[in-house]
Amino acid sequence: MRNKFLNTGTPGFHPLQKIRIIVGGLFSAMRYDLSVAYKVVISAALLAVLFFMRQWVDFLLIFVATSVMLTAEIFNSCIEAICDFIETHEDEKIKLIKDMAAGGTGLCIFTWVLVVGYEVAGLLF
Ligand SMILES: Nc1ncnc2c1ncn2[C@@H]1O[C@H](COP(=O)(O)OP(=O)(O)OP(=O)(O)O)[C@@H](O)[C@H]1O
Repeated sequence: MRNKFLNTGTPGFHPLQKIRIIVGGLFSAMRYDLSVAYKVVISAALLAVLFFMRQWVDFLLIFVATSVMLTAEIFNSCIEAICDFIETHEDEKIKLIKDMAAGGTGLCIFTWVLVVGYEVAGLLF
């Protein structure tokens, strides 16, 4: 596949290859970070229950909250990996970058916890 920034690889439109890369990236993120994997498992179980109960708005709410949380977790892991690749020693700028990325991710996780908590409480009580 073509890398437009490095101007390497073979040009052309490869949708199946893109999908394979996306799915592979999602699985890598779950393998790399177990805290991502268990959140995905909780969301998947909740999505299955809501799907069978035909609770479409709640289903979409969980889907959106999980997508946002997962995206933030993946970008956070990517930022951490790039930082560790660039600088292996202690560095104030790396600390600031990683802390900001963690702050954004924390906000998304907090939102996911709120939404999941609300939905689980709604199912139980
Ligand atoms: N090279 C560095 N220089 C200075 N501080 C760093 C450096 N690497 C990490 N830190 C500090 O340690 C914290 C944790 O960074 P680390 O990369 O270990 O993430 P982590 O704890 O593994 O996060 P996660 O659980 O999301 O994977 C950062 O938020 C930052 O404050």
